[in-house]
Amino acid sequence: MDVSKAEIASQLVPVLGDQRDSAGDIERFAESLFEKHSSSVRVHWGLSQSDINLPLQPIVWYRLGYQCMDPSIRLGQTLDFAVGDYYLQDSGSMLALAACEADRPIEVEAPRRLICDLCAAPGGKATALLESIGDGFLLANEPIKSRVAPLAFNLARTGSNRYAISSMDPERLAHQLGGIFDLVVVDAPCSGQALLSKGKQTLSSITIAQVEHSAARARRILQSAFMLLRPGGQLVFSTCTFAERENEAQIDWLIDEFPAIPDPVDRLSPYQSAPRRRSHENSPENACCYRLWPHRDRCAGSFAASVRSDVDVPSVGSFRERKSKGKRRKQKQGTDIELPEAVATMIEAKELRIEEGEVNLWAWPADAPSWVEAISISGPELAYRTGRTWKPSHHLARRRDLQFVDSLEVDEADAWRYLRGESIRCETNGWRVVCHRGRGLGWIKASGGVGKNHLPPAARF
Ligand SMILES: C[S@@+](CC[C@H](N)C(=O)[O-])C[C@H]1O[C@@H](n2cnc3c(N)ncnc32)[C@H](O)[C@@H]1O
Repeated sequence: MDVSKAEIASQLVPVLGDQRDSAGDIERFAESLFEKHSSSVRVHWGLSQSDINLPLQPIVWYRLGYQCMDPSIRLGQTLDFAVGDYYLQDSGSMLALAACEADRPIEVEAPRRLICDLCAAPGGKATALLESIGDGFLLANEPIKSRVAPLAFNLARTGSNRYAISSMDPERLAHQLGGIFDLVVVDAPCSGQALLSKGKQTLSSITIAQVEHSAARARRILQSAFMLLRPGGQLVFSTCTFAERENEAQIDWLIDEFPAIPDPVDRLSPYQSAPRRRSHENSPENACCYRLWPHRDRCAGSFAASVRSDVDVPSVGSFRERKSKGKRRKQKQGTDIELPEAVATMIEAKELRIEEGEVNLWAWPADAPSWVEAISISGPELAYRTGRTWKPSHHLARRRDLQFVDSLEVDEADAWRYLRGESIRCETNGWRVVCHRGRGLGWIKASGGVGKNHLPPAARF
């Protein structure tokens, strides 16, 4: 039986709490929850609208975000997308990125930032944070193991190696790495009311029971997130839901229970949430919460907030350099593994920390944090093993900081052939990175004039 707009609206009123008035016409809001919005993209850090061959219109709250004005274009099926020049991302997700200032130019001599994305898969926010990290380092954590592969794939698309991937419960992570991060991002699992428009959520998301359940889980994550911060560090919290209990109320709780200070983001002031009636009379004004509404902002909607840990209070967590138990993997000098010549030459001039897993070889920059090998389950992959042979990793072909030796630059027609998984012509033998407009697409192994396609199935079109 269809639930009427009026019924949904009446269910939404208690869920919205003090945000009810900002929602305006509640029936219009209820209706907009099911409306589709134009697709949006986020361009690779350092590129702009003119670098992308699409009819784009800027998104006001995020410098690298654009809405595509032609709904007939399949945004995930273009060469610009294939080479990694843009990502598909809902413009609502860019509110949290704006709170992190991930679109700001990297300043020369800016302090190196250590960032943790605590709920990272599939990497929409982590990829943006990584592209803007400069000399810093990102830890992308995703506790659900089956979601790590798409996260790793997307992080590789950035072309950077300044990241590690862990898969830990936030509490355990906070016990190991407490008190060290400059920025922790919690894009929490939530009731997901903004996903109704994409058909990825059901009406159970607007029930009080679902909201309470999600809020309790997010509180546990937030507590650990706060422990991960250094004194003065920033915590950005976001959701894709409208329930006040899952949004503004969580921030009030942090401010009341922890040495957390509201950290207003000036550029987001047009999107500020309505002030809440606070339970504690002396509670500081909570002016650090922001919302996008589907019927106002032409996107699915989202919530983001920013707080800082009090610089004068010692951090709640404390970093302990622990000897990891048992399963530490071998650290390599890189010389005792027979790598394909193309890989060995590419990494020759770089100082790397190479580590060998069961069938993978990862290479972190020499200045990566000391704990990286102990806690990560994946990272910038250099090579992988089938039997006794090491093959070059797809991730390596995507790197933007390496010189591809003897790469094969192809035209548009051959780029498409390659992306479909076909062999292409190559006159020189051996492993070669296939490039289009100077961007690495993946590997071929050539012999006798034919380059055999080694593009992983997930990257094929
Ligand atoms: C909203 S999604 C994150 C989306 C991601 N930040 C992005 O921008 O692509 C929430 C993520 O939190 C993960 N998650 C679930 N339970 C968690 C927990 N207890 N602690 C941390 N993350 C959790 C989910 O598996 C999911 O990948």
